Amino acid sequence: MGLVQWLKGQFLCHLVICYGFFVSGLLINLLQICTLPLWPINKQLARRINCKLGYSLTSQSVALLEWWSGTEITLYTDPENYRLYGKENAIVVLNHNFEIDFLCGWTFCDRFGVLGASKCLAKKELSYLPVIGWMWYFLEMVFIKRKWEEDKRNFVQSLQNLRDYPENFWFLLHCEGTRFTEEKHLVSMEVAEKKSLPKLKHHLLPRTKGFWVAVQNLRGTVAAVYCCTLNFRNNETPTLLGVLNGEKYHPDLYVRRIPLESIPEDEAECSAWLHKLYQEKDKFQEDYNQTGCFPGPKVTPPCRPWALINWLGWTCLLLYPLCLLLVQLVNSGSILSILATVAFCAAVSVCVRWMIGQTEVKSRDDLFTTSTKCNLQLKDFLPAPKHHSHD
Ligand SMILES: CC/C=C\C/C=C\C/C=C\C/C=C\C/C=C\C/C=C\CCC(=O)SCCNC(=O)CCNC(=O)[C@H](O)C(C)(C)COP(=O)(O)OP(=O)(O)OC[C@H]1O[C@@H](n2cnc3c(N)ncnc32)[C@H](O)[C@@H]1OP(=O)(O)O
Ligand SMILES: CCCCCCCCCCCCCCCC(=O)OC[C@@H](O)COP(=O)(O)O
Repeated sequence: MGLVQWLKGQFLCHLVICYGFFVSGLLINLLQICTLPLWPINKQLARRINCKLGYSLTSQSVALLEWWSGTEITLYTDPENYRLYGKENAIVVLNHNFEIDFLCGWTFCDRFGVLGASKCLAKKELSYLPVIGWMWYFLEMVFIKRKWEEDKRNFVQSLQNLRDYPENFWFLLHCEGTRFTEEKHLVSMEVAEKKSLPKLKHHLLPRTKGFWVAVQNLRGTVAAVYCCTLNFRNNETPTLLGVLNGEKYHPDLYVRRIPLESIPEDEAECSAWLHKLYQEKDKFQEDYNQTGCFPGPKVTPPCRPWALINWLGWTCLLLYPLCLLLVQLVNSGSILSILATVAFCAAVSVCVRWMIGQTEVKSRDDLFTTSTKCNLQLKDFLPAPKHHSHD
């Protein structure tokens, strides 16, 4: 292992990265709050400023993937469509199997200049994440509780708000609604059987309501659906902690552009259309597993320097006062101040570690507390873990 690779694995480096991300994030949140008085006066300007601020935070994680871990992304797509990416609004439909799928998504967004304005349909819990979740409020991210009756009003309103968004955006939708695990797959295929739908091997059965509502409400605003299938070479199982440790991954993304006009308006037809799309996606995953590549020509969209420049800028800006403080602390010899600084660093580290934990695939145990609308109980299939034995 080289010296640089060794350094990337060191806790001190992680602490510096986490400190930079967290403190710059809080400052960015503060600046976002300062834009509040601008919203009623000039909403479009407020939105544009928030896109830039959002970019300044989100791109730090992109820089981490591209420059720190050295991960190389590859795109498989039709060259005719390639030139449209980043120049139009799109709904992105992506499989949800990997802990860093969102990070790869952001990296593609950055390559096509839509990172600041990128949006997604996210579970409500993510809005409480410090820094990132708070930033998303100002970026008009759409949050849902995953209970349709409670969600529908806010969901439709949030989508309608995007109709006059001043920047090109990609709206990410994980139609599977949760990350793929073997256990969830089992439950999901039981639902497929009940609905007489073909079984999927690599995906959960898509939830169709959110997709239909998004398509209907964004007609005239969004030009196309990008059907995206992500996989990693050599059966890599990437994690955010791996990225932080400087591990290099090889994501491959297959993108098909589907004009929005070609998607049925009727809910039942649209549902059937989405199920068919997932059957096709499943076939692409299967072929990828056999051949190691997706169909079509491949291209590496050029890497832009802004994420790195922004990251280095924040790091220098925030490391300078930190170093000054440390020197003053050591000189002062005050045990209390030294302990307070150590406690602050530990708190930052724990907080970011907790945030990283939110990206991790749920363990088998957690599933026992996840409600599904399926009559089938996972407990019926698997021996219950010991601490659930009273259930
Ligand atoms: C060129 C490069 C291009 C692209 C680059 C790629 C990407 C970049 C793009 C953007 C990046 C931007 C940001 C990313 C950053 C971070 C965020 C990342 C991730 C967030 C992840 C999440 O939070 S995912 C969770 C939230 N999302 C969803 O849940 C969406 C899917 N769900 C739905 O759409 C649902 O329909 C709903 C939530 C809207 C409503 O759900 P509800 O359950 O209330 O109602 P439904 O009608 O859907 O459900 C009832 C029907 O479901 C059937 N059922 C029951 N059990 C199951 C089961 N286990 N599986 C499937 N179906 C089931 C049930 O039978 C009912 O069926 P009926 O037929 O009777 O209606
Ligand atoms: C430069 C330092 C970088 C440090 C980075 C910290 C980044 C934290 C980013 C948090 C982004 C969160 C996106 C997580 C996606 C996610 O959480 O998906 C899970 C859901 O689908 C399914 O949830 P569930 O059904 O409840 O299991």
